[in-house]
Amino acid sequence: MEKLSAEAAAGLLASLPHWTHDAQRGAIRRQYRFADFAQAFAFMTQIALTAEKRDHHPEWSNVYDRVDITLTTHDAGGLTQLDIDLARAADEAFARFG
Ligand SMILES: C[C@H](O)[C@H](O)[C@H]1CNC2=NC(N)=NC(=O)C2=N1
Repeated sequence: MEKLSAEAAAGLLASLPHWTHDAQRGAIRRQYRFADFAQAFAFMTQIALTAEKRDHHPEWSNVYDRVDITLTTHDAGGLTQLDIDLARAADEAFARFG
């Protein structure tokens, strides 16, 4: 998978307003907050399954009701469409937690 150009990344990230772009590293980040640990961990379980299916995995951490996710494509050394697609899937999963 090809690294996204700076222009392509900026265009795609406009549709992911909650994500911040670390252009230096070629990564995007978002923090999600949940009602409690059970909800946060349920979300992580869903993302883990979709990540495994896609063979594209997040860098992430969890503290109680928070989940911090960084997405980058290690094989490409930067941001690719795989990261954008996983970010979108994570946002859609999060929306279902209300
Ligand atoms: C061999 C395997 O397909 C690769 O190592 C996959 C696994 N998951 C991955 N996840 C991420 N985020 N970046 C990768 O480059 C990557 N590569």
